[in-house]
Amino acid sequence: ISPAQHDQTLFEERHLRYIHPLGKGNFGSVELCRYDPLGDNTGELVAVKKLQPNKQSTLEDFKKEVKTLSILHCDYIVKYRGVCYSTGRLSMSLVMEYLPNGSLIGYMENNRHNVTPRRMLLFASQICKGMEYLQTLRYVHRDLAARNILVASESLVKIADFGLTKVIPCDKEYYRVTQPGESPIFWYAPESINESRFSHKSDVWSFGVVLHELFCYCDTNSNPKRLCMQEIGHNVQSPSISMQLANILKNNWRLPAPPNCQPKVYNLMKQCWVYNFEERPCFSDLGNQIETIMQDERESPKG
Ligand SMILES: CCS(=O)(=O)N1CC(CC#N)(n2cc(-c3nc(Nc4ccc(C(=O)OC(C)(C)C)cc4)nc4[nH]ccc34)cn2)C1
Repeated sequence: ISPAQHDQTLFEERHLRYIHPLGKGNFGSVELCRYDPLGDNTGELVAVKKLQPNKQSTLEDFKKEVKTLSILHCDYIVKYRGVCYSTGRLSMSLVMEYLPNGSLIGYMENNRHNVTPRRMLLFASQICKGMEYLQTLRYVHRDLAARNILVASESLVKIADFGLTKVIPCDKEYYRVTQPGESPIFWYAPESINESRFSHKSDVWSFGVVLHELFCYCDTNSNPKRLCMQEIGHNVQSPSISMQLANILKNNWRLPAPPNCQPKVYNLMKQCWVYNFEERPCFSDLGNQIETIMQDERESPKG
C-alpha cells in the first residue's frame, strides 16, 4: 500500500491536475489544481503553492512555512491539506484548501457597491481573531496585508501566506531578521524599518494598515505604497525610501483617514500606528473595540 492511501496529507503528483494560476509572490506562486486519483474529474479542487527557489528563498524556508501552516488550526487561517513531493526533483509543494472568492483586494474592488462598513468591521474582527490565535503560539506574521487575506465567503475571510512568519524565541519579545529581502516596508512599523525588529506589536501596526486598505475598498489609488510615496515626494535618490518613510513617520505623518470613514474607525487605525510599540493595543483589545463599534452600528443602522 502506498503511504498516500494511509496518510491523508500526502498528495501524489501524478493525480494533481493543474488548472490555472491563482497568485504570485516574491518566492512562490499558487496554482489551482484538482486532486483526481480516480481520473474522472470528481476529485477536489486544491490550492497548491510551489516554491520558486532563488537566491533569497530556500527549500529550508519553505519547509518551515509548511511546518508552520500544518500546525495552525483556526477558522480565520487558511487550512493546510498536505504536501506533494515531486518525483525525482528535490522540490515539494504545499497543498491548501481552495478559497473560491480569491484575495480580499479583488473581492473589495469587485464588490465595492455592496460591502458595508459593518461587513468591513466583521472582516477586521476575523483577521484580529486569527492574529490573536497566532500570538498564542508566539508567531509573528510579518506580512499582514490585504493582498494576503483570502475571502472564504461573503461573511468569512482568512489569513494566508505564512512565508515570512517567524516564531519569537522564548527569552525575547521580538524577532530580529538579518536578511530583509523584498520588504513590504509600507506595511512596516517604524521599529521594523529602522531595526528589523518584529513583534506582535509590529503585526498590530500592519493590522492598522489592513484596516486602512479595507476602508479604502482596497482601491489602488489609495493603497499604502502610493499614499506614502506621494508624501515622500518622488526624489527616490538619497536618502533611501525606507529612510524617508521612517522620517515622515517619526514626524508623525500617518496614512490619511479614508473617505467617509467613521472617526471611531480611523481612531482604531491611529492606535495601531502609535510610534512607541509598547503603547499600541494588543489584538484582543482591538477585537473588543471592533465588537463595540459593530454593536453601536447595529443599534443605529446608518450605513
Ligand atoms: C509568496 C506569495 S504566494 O505566491 O505564495 N501567494 C500569493 C498568495 C497571496 C495570498 N494570500 N495567494 C494565495 C492564493 C490562494 N488563492 C485561493 N483562491 C483564489 C480564488 C480565486 C482567485 C481569483 O483571482 O479569481 C478571480 C476570478 C480573478 C477573481 C484567486 C485566488 N485559494 C487559496 N488557498 C490557499 C492559498 C490560496 C492566491 N494567491 C500567496
